[in-house]
Amino acid sequence: MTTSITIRRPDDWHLHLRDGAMMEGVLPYTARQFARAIVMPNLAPPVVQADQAAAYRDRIEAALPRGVDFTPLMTAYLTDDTDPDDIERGFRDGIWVAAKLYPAGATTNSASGVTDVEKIDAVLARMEKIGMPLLTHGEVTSSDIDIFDREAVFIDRVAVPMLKRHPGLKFVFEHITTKDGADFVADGDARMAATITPQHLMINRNAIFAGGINPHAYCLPVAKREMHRLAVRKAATGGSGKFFLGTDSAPHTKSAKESACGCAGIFNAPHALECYAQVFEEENALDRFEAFASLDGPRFYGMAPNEETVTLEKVGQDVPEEIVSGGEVVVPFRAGQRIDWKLLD
Ligand SMILES: NC(=O)N[C@@H](CC(=O)O)C(=O)O
Ligand SMILES: [Zn+2]
Ligand SMILES: [Zn+2]
Repeated sequence: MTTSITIRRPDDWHLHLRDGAMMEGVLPYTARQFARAIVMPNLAPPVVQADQAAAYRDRIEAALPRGVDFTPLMTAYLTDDTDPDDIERGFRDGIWVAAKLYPAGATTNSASGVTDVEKIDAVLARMEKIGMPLLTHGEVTSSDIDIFDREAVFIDRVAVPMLKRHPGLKFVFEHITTKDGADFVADGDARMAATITPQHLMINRNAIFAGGINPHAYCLPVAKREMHRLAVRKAATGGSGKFFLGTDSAPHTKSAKESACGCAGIFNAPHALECYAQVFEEENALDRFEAFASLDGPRFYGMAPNEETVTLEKVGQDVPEEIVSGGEVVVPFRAGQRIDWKLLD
């Protein structure tokens, strides 16, 4: 039995750090595990200009605990009015590494997102030309489409035609939750990849309703049926190289979650790497853990993997019921439950 595993230090390719006191509170959890993270731009107001992204990056760097080595990788929030020249300039200046497509209304702080991808065709053409990846929240939003089908319908209605129009566009299908998403990326060409969260590997949609309504199991895309969870686990642990770690850690205060209209988002940062390790062990795939966590993401983004290493030991630990973060109470993923692995300091 494996009791300890050492891998190159991982990166988180999909993360919400928020801003202000919340950011200062949650950042140390990520920075202790990951060397780099793709920081999502869905602040209120969103990060649409390069100077906003640079200022946000500076606030993150200023909030880092002393001596912690962590690099935030910034992203641009696309809107119907995004100017291709602004996107290219921010990319060439090294301020942002990718741009994020939120279909308008699809998720938290997506109200200024894109209403129709054809409206950003010129931006996508430019990104294709300069080799800048498009990161996508892949769900349609129309009210006649069942919430559990929104990812699958996005593939047919949006992703397929868009990728046909832009055959060289690097594309990350963020936080996939379905067999449809996994198959689409696995069967696609090499410019396609996907991130996978701990929660979509560990819970199915029953978790949202187990014994009552569980707001802390609610995120978007919403967890799906068991057969989808199993397909996503296969994708993550199968060694294809196209699926890599992206936690989608998305903190909301306990009161914003436990409300008549609770926010979407799961705060998994405190034990993300340990949760992934548990899944890989359960799938007898610990030999592929390092590729998923530390190698395949950098390769897709054209970056070198990290040189340092981290070690996890198989000693159980209990996840706290809540975490006080920047003066706010936040409930972590797996709160009150036991997890199998522990990341050593
Ligand atoms: N995943 C979520 O449920 N929420 C994210 C947004 C997102 O990634 O869609 C958030 O910012 O809260
Ligand atoms: Zn999303
Ligand atoms: Zn997200």
